[in-house]
Amino acid sequence: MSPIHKTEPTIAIIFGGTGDLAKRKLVPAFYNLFLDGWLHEQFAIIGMGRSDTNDDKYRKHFEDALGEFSRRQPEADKWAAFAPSITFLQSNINDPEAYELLKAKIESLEAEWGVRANRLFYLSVAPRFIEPVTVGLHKSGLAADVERDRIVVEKPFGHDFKSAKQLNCLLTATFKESQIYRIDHYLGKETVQNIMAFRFGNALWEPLWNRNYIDYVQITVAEEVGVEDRGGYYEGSGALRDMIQNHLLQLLCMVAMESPVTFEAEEIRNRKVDVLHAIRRFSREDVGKAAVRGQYGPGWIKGKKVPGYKEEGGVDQKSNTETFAAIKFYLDNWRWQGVPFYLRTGKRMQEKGSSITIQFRQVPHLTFPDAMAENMFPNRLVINIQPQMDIRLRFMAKKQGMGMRLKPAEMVFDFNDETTPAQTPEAYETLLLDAMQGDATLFMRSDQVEVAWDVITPILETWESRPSLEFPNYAAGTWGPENAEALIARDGHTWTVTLPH
Ligand SMILES: NC(=O)C1=CN([C@@H]2O[C@H](COP(=O)(O)OP(=O)(O)OC[C@H]3O[C@@H](n4cnc5c(N)ncnc54)[C@H](OP(=O)(O)O)[C@@H]3O)[C@@H](O)[C@H]2O)C=CC1
Ligand SMILES: O=C1O[C@H](COP(=O)(O)O)[C@@H](O)[C@H](O)[C@H]1O
Repeated sequence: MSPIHKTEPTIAIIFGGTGDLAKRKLVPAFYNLFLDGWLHEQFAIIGMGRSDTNDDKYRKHFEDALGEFSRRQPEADKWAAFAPSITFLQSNINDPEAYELLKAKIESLEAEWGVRANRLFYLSVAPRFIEPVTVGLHKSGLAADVERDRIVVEKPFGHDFKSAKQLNCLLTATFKESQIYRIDHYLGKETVQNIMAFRFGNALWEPLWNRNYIDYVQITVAEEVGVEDRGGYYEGSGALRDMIQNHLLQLLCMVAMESPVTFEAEEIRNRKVDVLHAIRRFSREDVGKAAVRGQYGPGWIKGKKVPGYKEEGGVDQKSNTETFAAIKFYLDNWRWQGVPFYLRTGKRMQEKGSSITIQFRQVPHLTFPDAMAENMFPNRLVINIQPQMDIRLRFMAKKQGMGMRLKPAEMVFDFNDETTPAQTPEAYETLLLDAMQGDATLFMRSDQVEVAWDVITPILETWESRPSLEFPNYAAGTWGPENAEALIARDGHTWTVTLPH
């Protein structure tokens, strides 16, 4: 990872520029990068789509969206300075002429600037459009400069191992791997990047960070929201594909990876792919024992009645799609042999909260038997990713007063002590800046994506071949199906719930 600096002259082309992601994440991210002074004076966004709009209406669409989705509101003078960089090109991705029009527009901007700009092609479109865009860019020669031209590919990256491999073949036949930025927005979150700082910037943890001291690891990504208006997409996906294959396995890699020698993209990605290779593959029998799925029924969240998954728009009444998954993984390597990694994610859970719990082993000898009986495993590190953004280390301390009595205590590092949420860059800001600067450290390499698919394939296949007869099996507003409690309770543990402070 190179030191961050202001970007070079750049043209960002957003295929799907009229879509939800452009409005909610991409343009707000560019705007905040502009406010923070990261963008070169020669910067432009070209939004693409079939919609009937013009530059003025298109800019207004984003000005309104910023009010709702940006961490900072559009101030009149700042917006007036930024808005002219945005233009719209009405076009159909499947039409070869679109790429000629785009070429003319890009070259005219570059002629005006007097430079060959860096070109960032952002594929914010459904996966079926990756092929026509790739062909269009190839034939028009628009992304031919391997040093300056980059392609950002949104998730989902494939539907399974085979389709991910085909997608990689398609992309790498036209672009160099170094030009391809496969996004996993969890890697851009401040608290996720901090895991590497915490682990590899301190000498303190390394001696403890292994099977000798760690009893188990838990990773939870709980969402309060349901599938919202994405039922059509989610029906073909489910929690395993939507969250475990990418975000949760990436978090697992951050916790379990070996120390990188340098902070270079290839080095970090090599260490992470080592972890994915080490994950023990499931047999069909293992799936029944170590993986639990769920689907939410109607329920209550924070005093509000919410519908069940089958009542959501675009969802099949007989849907077998899981909205919750909990899985126990083992890693077969020296560091982690025998340490379970419990992963769970679900929609319509009781609270929104993503966290990683590192549970340390019990003390080897009970010097204070009374205190220990209540707190058998007191040493625990909780890394809260969102909405809480902190790290909490739990340990035993003396209860004040006479006698030698113990109580659990906590040391806390809270991101929000230093910055407010409005000052914290959003994941998409970090990732867009990195992509513009040619830094792929926080993006997925082709082999990473494929191995991650390989890890979940036996679970996917088993679940698809055996429709669940129990769905829905958890009420919205709970922590998921009872079987998920049993999965971890069988090992004598419980899921950690960290409620917002
Ligand atoms: N929205 C989100 O929060 C997230 C989205 N993603 C991924 O990002 C991608 C985009 O998602 P999202 O923005 O939600 O999707 P939307 O459905 O909101 O937008 C789709 C975009 O594709 C464009 N489009 C569709 N067909 C054509 C065509 N033939 N020619 C040109 N443009 C076309 C549409 O433009 P028009 O109608 O004007 O032609 C529109 O801009 C998807 O891969 C999604 O999985 C990933 C994570 C989160
Ligand atoms: O990629 C996805 O992530 C979101 C959750 O992201 P977060 O940053 O809000 O935690 C999830 O809702 C969505 O289904 C999935 O596609």
